Amino acid sequence: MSNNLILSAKDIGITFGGLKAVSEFNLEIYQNEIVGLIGPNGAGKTTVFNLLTGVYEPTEGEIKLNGTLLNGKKVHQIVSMGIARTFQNIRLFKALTVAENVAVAFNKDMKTSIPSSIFRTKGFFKEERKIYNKVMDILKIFSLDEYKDEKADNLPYGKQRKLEIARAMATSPQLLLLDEPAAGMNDTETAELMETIGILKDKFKISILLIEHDMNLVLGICEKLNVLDYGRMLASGNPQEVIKDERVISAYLGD
Ligand SMILES: Nc1ncnc2c1ncn2[C@@H]1O[C@H](COP(=O)(O)OP(=O)(O)OP(=O)(O)O)[C@@H](O)[C@H]1O
Repeated sequence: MSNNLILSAKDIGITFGGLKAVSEFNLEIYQNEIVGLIGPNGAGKTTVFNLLTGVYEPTEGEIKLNGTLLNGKKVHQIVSMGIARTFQNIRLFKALTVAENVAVAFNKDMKTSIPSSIFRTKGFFKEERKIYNKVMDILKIFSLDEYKDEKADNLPYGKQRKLEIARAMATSPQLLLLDEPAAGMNDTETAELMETIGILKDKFKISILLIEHDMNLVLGICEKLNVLDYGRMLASGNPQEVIKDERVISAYLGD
């Protein structure tokens, strides 16, 4: 594992109308590591993702990506700087095809403002052909290439989740945030997802922070585990040790 520090969050916090949703939260993520973020419902996990991606600006503390301060940056700026995410609820463009959903992420590189048009015309321009090839390369990694012309909405649930990750990867992130990627998946889909996450780590050397309730997945792929409770970090470190921590056990039992 490399020792490159990618992300650091130092004593960050945010208050919503008197409620401290996250406070004194610290996190360091190094290159090419998979880190888990768990905690009871309402602990503040999604709020942490929203803080890291610029949806919310922290009221306290500092977030840095490769040493550059993220506080106050807009969501799209943070995406360009190298953080991509998926959401708890699937947010695909349901009426667009699988290929078009990934092409949207390349929008900034395209001369045409309507990405969907490029896959419906016979004559590709050079630029569009380049993007088409990039889209297909990503779809192949996720074994979604054979579904390229399917409407996203027609894909089985597990493949829709995979497509969301593929779309996030199209922005070439250094850090990928996955919000409950295995939610609603059956065992086969979860096993496939674990394999996909392993491929992302090995092939792209990116770092991944994931929120997940499926402990088999968490313990199967995470090298470090952080536990949030009432917006505060309750425990962090080696996953096997963290889940035996008395405070972690009682936080879950008390849920
Ligand atoms: N925009 C907001 N305005 C007000 N309160 C909010 C807002 N976003 C989150 N909260 C509150 O902050 C707390 C943390 O919520 P959050 O969604 O981050 O928890 P979570 O750990 O992701 O929960 P879950 O596992 O249920 O998704 C909750 O009490 C929630 O109601």
